[in-house]
Amino acid sequence: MVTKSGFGKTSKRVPVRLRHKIEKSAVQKARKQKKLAKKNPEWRSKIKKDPGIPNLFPNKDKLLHDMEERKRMKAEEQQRIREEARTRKAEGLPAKTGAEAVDIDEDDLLDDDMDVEGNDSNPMAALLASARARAVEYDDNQSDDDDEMEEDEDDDEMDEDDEGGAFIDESAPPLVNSKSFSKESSRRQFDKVFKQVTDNADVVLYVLDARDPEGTRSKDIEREIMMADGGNKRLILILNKIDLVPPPVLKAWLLHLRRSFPTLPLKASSGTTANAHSFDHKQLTIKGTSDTLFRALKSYAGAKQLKRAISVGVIGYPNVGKSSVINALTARLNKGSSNACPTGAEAGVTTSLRQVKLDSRLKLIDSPGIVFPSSVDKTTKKNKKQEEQARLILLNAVPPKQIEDPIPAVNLLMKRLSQSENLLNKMLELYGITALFPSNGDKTTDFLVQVARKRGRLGKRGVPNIESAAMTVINDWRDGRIQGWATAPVLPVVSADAPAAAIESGVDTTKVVTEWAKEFSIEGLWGNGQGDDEEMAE
Ligand SMILES: Nc1nc2c(ncn2[C@@H]2O[C@H](COP(=O)(O)OP(=O)(O)OP(=O)(O)O)[C@@H](O)[C@H]2O)c(=O)[nH]1
Repeated sequence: MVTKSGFGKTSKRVPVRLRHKIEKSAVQKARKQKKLAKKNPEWRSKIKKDPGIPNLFPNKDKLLHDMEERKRMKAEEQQRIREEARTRKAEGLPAKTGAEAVDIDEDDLLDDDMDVEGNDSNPMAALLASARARAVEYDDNQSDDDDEMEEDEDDDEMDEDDEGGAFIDESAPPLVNSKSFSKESSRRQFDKVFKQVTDNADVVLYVLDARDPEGTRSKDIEREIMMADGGNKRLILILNKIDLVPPPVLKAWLLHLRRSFPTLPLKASSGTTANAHSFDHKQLTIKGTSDTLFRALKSYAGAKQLKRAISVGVIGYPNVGKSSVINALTARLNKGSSNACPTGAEAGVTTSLRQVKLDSRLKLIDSPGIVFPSSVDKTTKKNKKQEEQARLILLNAVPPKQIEDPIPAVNLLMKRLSQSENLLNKMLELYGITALFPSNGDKTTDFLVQVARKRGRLGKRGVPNIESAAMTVINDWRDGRIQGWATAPVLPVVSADAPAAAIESGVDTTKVVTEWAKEFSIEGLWGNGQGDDEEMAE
């Protein structure tokens, strides 16, 4: 290319002098802009420094203390999560999934796929939503489900090659499509789930919470199982969460329950909460107790000599540990692999019936927690309903999101713990409360006000939020940080062969005692608990 003047090519080269001049002015401009920016008040306001709480501010100490408390709680929670992960790793278990899944969006929960697969770990928020959406569909599908179950039975013809190693029967369709228990339909849905489990199970494991076995037990249910299928079903009571009660309490409950049905103590899970108090029952470990249960079921399956696998249905209130029972049984076989059933600290994790094949002879059916509806009656008066709700909350059968008023539950807890000065003091100790100063004799309010202050549950202008404090107490109770248990009633033994509790429940346990004992051939299922003595501490 030729330049205008016609001499030579165009060049980007500039004289060095000019280049230096440009560089210098660019530096100067940048410096000037920086200086101006520093002076700009808008820019300064963005990095406002926290002046902290002024010295003359009233309650400064208290506010600082509350902030510290909040920090401490956050650190505790993080520590808890770390410990949980560490224990699970040490035990060779996979990372926990159930408890983490509680905050899924409601929209996600309505996702059809999740229900159809039946392997979600939904929070209870889903229960109401999905109940509403599918109440009608549920009825329609009922008959289909029954057919599917029958087909399933055919598939379960014993396969001799199939030895060892539990697996989830993914191919099996969920036995119920909707698994929710809204208030209106609780009776109907209860009937359906209960019927499906009992219809299909040869043996029913009735899981009870060791902290309140009678509270999680229904004699009507026991009677129905005994009456079903011409009395051919077998019922075993599983006293779970034994690590949350002291050995003497456990022993008394075993003695009491074994008057009616074979009963096994079980520690299905180590519980995952930091600071939860647990009692040492020596050999009654997760492995020890689940081995005993497994042996009992195997003996029964062996004695029956059926051409198909024995079905073992697991029923019980929400959160008593039904899924954990199944996981403890399957963990024996599937070392290190993931849990067969999702579990979680909140009620309502299991939302559909779920089959897990233990081996060629044993098949387990997990079911959603069912609140036996005998006491939930439409005609019940308001305060009775409130009492019932408080009772269910203390049984951990109500998911936190569905708790409308936690204060009556704390009131009931205090009433129960007051029966033992020691337990009440332990609870006060947990919150660093030295004494209660009830005005008008209302201990609960004073307790909650103090908990709110100690745990920083404060509303506007530092007003204690006692609802929030009550939820803290409920969660601590659920997770075993607050100790408490019901004690077994002392019943007179009528005779060794026909114990009193059996007569009261209307079940002929003389037959149960003599015949079933042979089938399950486990000494510890029966008798006066002497077998357990060696295993328990104290
Ligand atoms: N301390 C202790 N906790 C347990 C034991 N068994 C289960 N848990 C805990 O109890 C909680 C509920 O256990 P799940 O197995 O989910 O109970 P579920 O009955 O299947 O609950 P739903 O699905 O709500 O019906 C979980 O946080 C478990 O870790 C036990 O033996 N001891």
